[in-house]
Amino acid sequence: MSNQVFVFDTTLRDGTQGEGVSFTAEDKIKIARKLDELGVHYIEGGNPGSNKKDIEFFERAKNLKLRAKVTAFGSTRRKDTIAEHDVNLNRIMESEVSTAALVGKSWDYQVTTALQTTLEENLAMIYDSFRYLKHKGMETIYDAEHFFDGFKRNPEYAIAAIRKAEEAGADWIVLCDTNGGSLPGEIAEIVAHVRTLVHTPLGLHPHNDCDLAVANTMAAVQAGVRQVQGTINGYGERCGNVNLCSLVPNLQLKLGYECFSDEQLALLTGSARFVSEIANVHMPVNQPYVGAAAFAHKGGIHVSAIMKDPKTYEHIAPELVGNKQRILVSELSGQSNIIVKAQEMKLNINLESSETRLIMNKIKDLEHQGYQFEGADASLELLLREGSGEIEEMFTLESFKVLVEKASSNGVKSEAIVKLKVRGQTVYMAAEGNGPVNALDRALRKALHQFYPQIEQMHMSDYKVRVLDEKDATAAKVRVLVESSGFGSTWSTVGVSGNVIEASWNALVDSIRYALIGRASASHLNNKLNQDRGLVNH
Ligand SMILES: CC(=O)SCCNC(=O)CCNC(=O)[C@H](O)C(C)(C)COP(=O)(O)OP(=O)(O)OC[C@H]1O[C@@H](n2cnc3c(N)ncnc32)[C@H](O)[C@@H]1OP(=O)(O)O
Ligand SMILES: CC(=O)C(=O)O
Repeated sequence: MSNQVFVFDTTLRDGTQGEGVSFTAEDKIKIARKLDELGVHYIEGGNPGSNKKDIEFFERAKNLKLRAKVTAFGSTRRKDTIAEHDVNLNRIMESEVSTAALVGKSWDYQVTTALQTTLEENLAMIYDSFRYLKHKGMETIYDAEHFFDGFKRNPEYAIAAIRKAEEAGADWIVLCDTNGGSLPGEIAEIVAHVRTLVHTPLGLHPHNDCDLAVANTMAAVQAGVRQVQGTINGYGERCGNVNLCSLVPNLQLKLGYECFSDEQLALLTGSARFVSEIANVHMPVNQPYVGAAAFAHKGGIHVSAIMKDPKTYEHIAPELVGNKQRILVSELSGQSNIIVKAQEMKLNINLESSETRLIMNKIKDLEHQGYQFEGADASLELLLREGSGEIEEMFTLESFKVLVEKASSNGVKSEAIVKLKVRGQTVYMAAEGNGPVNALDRALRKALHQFYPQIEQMHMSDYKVRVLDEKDATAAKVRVLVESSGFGSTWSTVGVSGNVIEASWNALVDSIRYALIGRASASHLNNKLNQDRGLVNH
């Protein structure tokens, strides 16, 4: 039996059945192009019998010239009708795709309960629908809905249903674990049994309700299925479909099956992030293979070992799936984390140097106070540069004052006054803002502008506050994370204090120092780091 496994992507159909996932026709076109580059064999674009958006997608897909087979989804004909008059089947043909995937019932209980028809009529619905589309010259795929549940209750009927599709000429029979409740052992056993009963090539369409969709699909492939139906990032109805971003590397790199070329597999991480951006669904950082933390090392013992050989803590080379190794610096760091980070920043720090230990201890102290440097690369870089003696003071704070006034007839007014020492001069500046932090930010920039006019090229692009010890309510410490943009880059800084204005000030000052000191060399690097973390758009 060949090692080739055909990848059927249903991100644009079953993926959109996931809560919070919706694509415009234009989104679908962009994703289809990306999936085609990635090397999937089938792109199920939607259901032309369902809505106008999907009809538009198939209309536009005619001009895309994709290598992948664009596939339209639908169901077997409605009960007590004839296939030739079935609106949904005719819409599939009008979409002029090469391939149709038709879902049909294979569990007797679903026939009598959901369809409310007889077992014989359902078999006729399957036969008529496939015969009709085959006569029109289409490649056809039978998605045998609820196959495993049906087989467990009434194996004769489940087999009769797939045999009807085979008899009518279906090119693939795809066994569906529609409710996602099956286990790998059952899947393997049932697939092996079905292989002895039908000649048509088999596929699997699993759902992830037991978090077993990847394991189930691997078991099915080992038992002989050669088409896997899944989605990018596992989007899909309820708990989702099988995640192709985990499944394909497992099949290819762990079991030796062929899905994509090596070059295509290296596009996997970029494709997963692209689809997540378009779906506007945050990707978990710990998503296997393609997540930002899939190859991120935090523990000092791990980092020390991977500096000697990455295989000590990486199950594959991240580049195989287009991901990359990252080193995180935190209170769990040893000197190795600092050294690797410093190397990334092209700083001259080495293991023997007392500076390294000083920097490490300072980071541990600050994290103990509530700082967190994983999400604030610019603050971390400033610490390292300071620790290696690279940074000269650009300005110092003498004092700041913030006034917030609420008059009964007006809205809230905020004003900030800062007093700085810059190049030996004392500068006072006041500014208003739509909130106290905004007023402080404006006063600080106005004060610095005459010395550093380039400051006008940057702005605060995001601001987040996290209360660190909720038990203490308004007396708790807060951590402020500021994201700034400018000079073609985006960078993040952190400040901590028992006072939210002071925490914001600390983060703002770091943001400005970072831009003024390091923007030429470091901002580009930081932008890359942030991109890897998915903090900025790709
Ligand atoms: C396992 C899966 O994921 S299957 C795909 C699920 N995806 C979707 O449902 C998304 C797209 N669906 C839709 O846009 C709509 O449901 C449509 C256009 C398909 C149908 O809309 P409506 O005609 O209003 O029917 P409605 O959605 O209320 O009910 C589904 C009908 O399809 C019938 N049906 C369900 N499965 C099948 C099947 N395999 N073959 C034939 N008919 C079926 C049901 O019996 C029901 O018919 P009824 O109205 O006579 O009771
Ligand atoms: C076909 C399909 O989407 C299912 O059975 O889950």
